[in-house]
Amino acid sequence: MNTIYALASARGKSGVAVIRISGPDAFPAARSLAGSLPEPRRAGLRRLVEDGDILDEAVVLCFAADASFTGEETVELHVHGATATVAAVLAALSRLPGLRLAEPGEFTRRALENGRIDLAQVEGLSDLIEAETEAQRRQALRVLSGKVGAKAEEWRSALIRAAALIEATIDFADEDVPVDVAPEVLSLIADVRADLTRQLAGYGAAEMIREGFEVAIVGRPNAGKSTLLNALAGREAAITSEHAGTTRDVIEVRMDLGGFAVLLLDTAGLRETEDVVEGIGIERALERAELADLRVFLGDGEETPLLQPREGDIMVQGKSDLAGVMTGGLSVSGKTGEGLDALVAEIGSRAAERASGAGLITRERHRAAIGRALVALESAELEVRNGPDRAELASENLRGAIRALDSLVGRVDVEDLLDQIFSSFCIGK
Ligand SMILES: Nc1nc2c(ncn2[C@@H]2O[C@H](COP(=O)(O)OP(=O)(O)OP(=O)(O)O)[C@@H](O)[C@H]2O)c(=O)[nH]1
Ligand SMILES: [K+]
Ligand SMILES: [Mg+2]
Repeated sequence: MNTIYALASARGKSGVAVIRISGPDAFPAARSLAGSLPEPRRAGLRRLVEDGDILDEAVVLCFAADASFTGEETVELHVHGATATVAAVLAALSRLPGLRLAEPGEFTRRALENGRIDLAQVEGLSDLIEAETEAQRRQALRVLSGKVGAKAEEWRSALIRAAALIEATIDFADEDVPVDVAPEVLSLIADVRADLTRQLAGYGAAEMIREGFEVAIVGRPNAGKSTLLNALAGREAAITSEHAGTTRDVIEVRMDLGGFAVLLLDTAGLRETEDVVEGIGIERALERAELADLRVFLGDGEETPLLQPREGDIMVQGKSDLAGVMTGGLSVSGKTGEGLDALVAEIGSRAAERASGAGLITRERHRAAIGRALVALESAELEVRNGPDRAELASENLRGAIRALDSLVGRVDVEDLLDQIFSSFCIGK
């Protein structure tokens, strides 16, 4: 096993940069630069020297194999965050025997292989590193904390008990089985099924937190949609003009609104039109507005044609700075910024409402595994009801469900998944 090293903190200038070394030669390698090593988990100030040449003065931190992230002996060198310092220390490490630069995600991969974390936690960690909003951070932390693994373990032991009960009836098929196991088996399966179904129901919300909440601004031409988008984005993302029918393409702006990742869409003004190009723009607007998680109807005193608001959509009156504009409910002015905070709060609370159902299942991979488990459990239930003759099939289906759930945390069939998951990691993680 090679010893790997990499810059663990972000590239570029910084106050302190952390270089991580992990593997069987981590301690000897660090000792050869630092002279001596502090006790594990104790920070020690050391001069890093290569061939009499001082590289830096660094804080050295060692972790024993049983108490490190990777499950291997690990050393962190906290060096000055100059690009030249980092480059010099990395170069010195590259010249030491048995050491090589880590591949993307390799520290985490070793943590997984050494059983320090499970596959769902790897994904949680990847999401945490990518998290840009408060909701994404919380969700990633929930997954990283190992809750998926704990749940999977719960399901696993219930299904193993069910399978064991059934297998007992197979073993004693020729004898009189003293008790009918079916009621207990069915109740175990029903509980797991209910739990899995609940998790599936929360998938949409969890995915929304991860991928972002799509919000379409819609309304009649010249309602001020593009001006509003620009005001929310804080930049001139869309062209605005007094000419009705300015916006044709759907303009997308990604932003953090109220702690949620939001993809805000500016769309063509809705009206009946003879203009072919404007008509295409309106079709696109309607299509995206239908698919969006939420629509903000920007009003100008008249009803918006061609599109009906759905329950939960936001109705807001525009150009509230103009005299004579009715400002009874929610109203906003993209021009002066009046009412923007209230609108943002409203969008945030709609997003929070939908996010509240989020469960532990955050990825398509999880959804698919739970889907497979549910199908297998349904068949198992059917076979159990069909009587003791079908015990073999019932047991096979139960084992299928267990395998599907095991793949959530990476107990089986993981090799092909690993490369895909780790390819999104950066070096040093
Ligand atoms: N007074 C005032 N004028 C506004 C406001 N918002 C937009 N306008 C003006 O209204 C006109 C239309 O604004 P846009 O933002 O282009 O409107 P739009 O809804 O995107 O229009 P289309 O893309 O053509 O559908 C422009 O002349 C803007 O300056 C506002 O809040 N107050
Ligand atoms: K316009
Ligand atoms: Mg526009």
